[in-house]
Amino acid sequence: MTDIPAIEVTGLRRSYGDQVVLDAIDLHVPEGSVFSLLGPNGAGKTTMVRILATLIRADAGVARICGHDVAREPGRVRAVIGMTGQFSALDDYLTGEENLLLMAGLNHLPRSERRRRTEELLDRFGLAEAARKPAVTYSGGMRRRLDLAMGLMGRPKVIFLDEPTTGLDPRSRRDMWQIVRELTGQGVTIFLTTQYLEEADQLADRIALLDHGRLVAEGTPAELKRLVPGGHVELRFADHRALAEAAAALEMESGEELVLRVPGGNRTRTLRELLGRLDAAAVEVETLSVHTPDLDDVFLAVTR
Ligand SMILES: Nc1ncnc2c1ncn2[C@@H]1O[C@H](COP(=O)(O)OP(=O)(O)OP(=O)(O)O)[C@@H](O)[C@H]1O
Repeated sequence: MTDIPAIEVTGLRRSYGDQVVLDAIDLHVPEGSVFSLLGPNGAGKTTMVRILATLIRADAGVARICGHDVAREPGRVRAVIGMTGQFSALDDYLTGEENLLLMAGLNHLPRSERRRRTEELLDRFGLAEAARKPAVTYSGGMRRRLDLAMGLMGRPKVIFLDEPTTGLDPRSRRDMWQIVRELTGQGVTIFLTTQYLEEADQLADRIALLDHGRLVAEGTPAELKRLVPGGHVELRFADHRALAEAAAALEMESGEELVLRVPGGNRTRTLRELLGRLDAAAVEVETLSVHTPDLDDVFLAVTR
């Protein structure tokens, strides 16, 4: 362990044309931790990873990976990072083993070590049996595991896990989470982008919420949940007329869904007051459910 942070970002900005995609981002990720960047589609997560991985440049600001400046020392940065997800190098028509051997070559591993390391990774990721089958025949979970194994070939210090469990069944998702936990146990730093709040909650030491290119909240999962002490009440309506009336009575904006999520409300007093306002406006609510706070609530509270 060193005192140098795995990832250090200050005042990072990036625009595409007139559109500001990342705006004055500061991040600090200690070595050996899991940091999750969470945000809806289009929030800027991929752009952030691209900059950190030296694939594109920022317009302003500084980003360092293990002390190396991504703009000035891209080669050194690439030597300490591993990429997965949409940045994956996985080739569908090669077998799992061939994909790993290719990666070993790209990472300039000595010839004698390539096969040994490939076998070690196949074993560790439960892919030994399928090693000689083309990746195109793999299940979603197996592909993600192969992808991650490839990302680890060069023994990176920092690995970018880009939406690692999107589309996986619950079992494969849990397997992936277990692998991530094992990696951090070995001192690898993980930068995880996800749209799943539960995933960030399960894995991350710290979470940053990105919305429209700005960090709207940052902290441990527990700290973030403390931002919304009351959870939320979910109200479901039979039709858009009832939804509109309720939204007016509660001074909220309604969307396409026949649902309103009202922050707070797991105390009887606020719940009574909420129902009182709906009653006074003679609005019919179809169903009502009370939710204890989770990261969804944080999102609701900070992205409105
Ligand atoms: N090459 C590009 N040219 C123009 N605009 C771009 C480009 N890449 C991204 N954008 C825009 O930047 C914004 C942020 O995109 P980005 O892909 O970083 O978001 P994201 O949070 O990763 O979303 P997703 O979860 O959908 O991948 C979007 O509005 C997108 O349209």
